[in-house]
Amino acid sequence: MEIAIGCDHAGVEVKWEISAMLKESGITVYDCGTNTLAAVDYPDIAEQVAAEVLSRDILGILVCGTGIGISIAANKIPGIRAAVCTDIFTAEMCRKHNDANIIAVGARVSDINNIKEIVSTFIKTDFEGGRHQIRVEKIKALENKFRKRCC
Ligand SMILES: O=C[C@H](O)[C@H](O)[C@H](O)COP(=O)(O)O
Repeated sequence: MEIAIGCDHAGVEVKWEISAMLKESGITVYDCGTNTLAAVDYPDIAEQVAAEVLSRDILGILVCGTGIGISIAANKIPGIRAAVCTDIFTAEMCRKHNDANIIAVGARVSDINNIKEIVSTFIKTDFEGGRHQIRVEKIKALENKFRKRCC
């Protein structure tokens, strides 16, 4: 399995912990930064992780203070379905029902053990398809509809 991961300065220590957990499980991790505590702008990191997710057709993990800004930025990119998760149930459902390809977590919201469980649930859960596929196709149709309108 391969995973792309990235964070802003608020999420860097949490990202290191997640990365270590993934690597211990034998997962290949593409680290899109940041790797210092110096302030960076989360849209720049969201773009890099989204590019890896789309080009490699893999899942991604984003960490910022709340998970909110970085997920908003990622969701501007066609093909990305980023879900902010603060609990295990939503981490499971965003894969099963929404085919989310990025999970965003908040380093200033959840403790590290909770975040590890949330991320583990996300990466081990598959999309169910069926009636949910129809809805995901409608999300993709919205992307296409508004892309044409604004460009
Ligand atoms: O949604 C945004 C994220 O939580 C950022 O990590 C946060 O806004 C960064 O804040 P600051 O620049 O005060 O560390």
